[in-house]
Amino acid sequence: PNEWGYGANNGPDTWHEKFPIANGPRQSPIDIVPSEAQYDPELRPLTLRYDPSVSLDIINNGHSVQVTFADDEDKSTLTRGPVTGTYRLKQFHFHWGSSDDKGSEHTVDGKLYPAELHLVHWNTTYPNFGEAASKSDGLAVVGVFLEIGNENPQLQKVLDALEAIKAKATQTTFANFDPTLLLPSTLDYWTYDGSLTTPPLLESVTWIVCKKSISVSPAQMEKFRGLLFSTEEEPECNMVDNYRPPQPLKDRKVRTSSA
Ligand SMILES: COc1ccc2c(ccc[n+]2C(=O)c2ccc(S(N)(=O)=O)cc2)c1
Ligand SMILES: [Zn+2]
Repeated sequence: PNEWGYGANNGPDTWHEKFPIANGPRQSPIDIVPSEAQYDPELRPLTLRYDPSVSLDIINNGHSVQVTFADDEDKSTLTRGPVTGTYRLKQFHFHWGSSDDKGSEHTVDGKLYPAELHLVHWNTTYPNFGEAASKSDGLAVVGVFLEIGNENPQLQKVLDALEAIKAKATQTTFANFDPTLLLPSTLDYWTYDGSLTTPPLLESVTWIVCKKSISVSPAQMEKFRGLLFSTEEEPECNMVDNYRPPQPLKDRKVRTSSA
């Protein structure tokens, strides 16, 4: 069937056909305009506590490269920040471009970054991820921009695993990985109510986009681009430009944690 993707015939402009929420009131990503973000003194510091012992495996799911975590205990959590309660880390993944001038989903004053990291958490008020994904306060995703600079040694651990998962629907074990080391030095953030940026585009995400970026070298960007959208049986199709462009802000405000 016509599985969604990022190509000319199945890309973001076609998603509304099967997922009409694509034109909904709180879609993601958005263009963040820092001068219009409202400082909210009630926003608390973002508290991310990750335990490397719950990292499980790394997967090429045909849309991105994803590292999944065991989420049956409160071992890797997001608390405070704009959320109430405890959210558990389920997975992280990336979006990137075919060249260094594009690739991020969120933009800042229209600026695109070469890649964007998403750390996906679900609200433990609900029994599991799938249930939480359909609730307005069910998910919290931390977005981190990658900017061209020095080689990033923690990121290199992820990139070294990519040779084993070049094709869609391949995976390999990925133990003892600490995503804390992928985070920027300070966790000042913008936050707004949004959605998943891929189908099913559910409007259940509290977005927390870090103001500071992390570095990635040009050679490291090339490693992401060596992945394939295609399975081992199909003609090779490089996994690049797997990002949705910014969506209308509509009736939303972006708040900031720091003045
Ligand atoms: C309830 O059915 C679902 C729910 C979620 C699904 C999904 C299929 C793909 C990705 N997801 C995701 O979990 C997902 C999709 C997008 C993102 S994103 N890019 O961080 O907004 C995070 C997570 C199906
Ligand atoms: Zn994402």
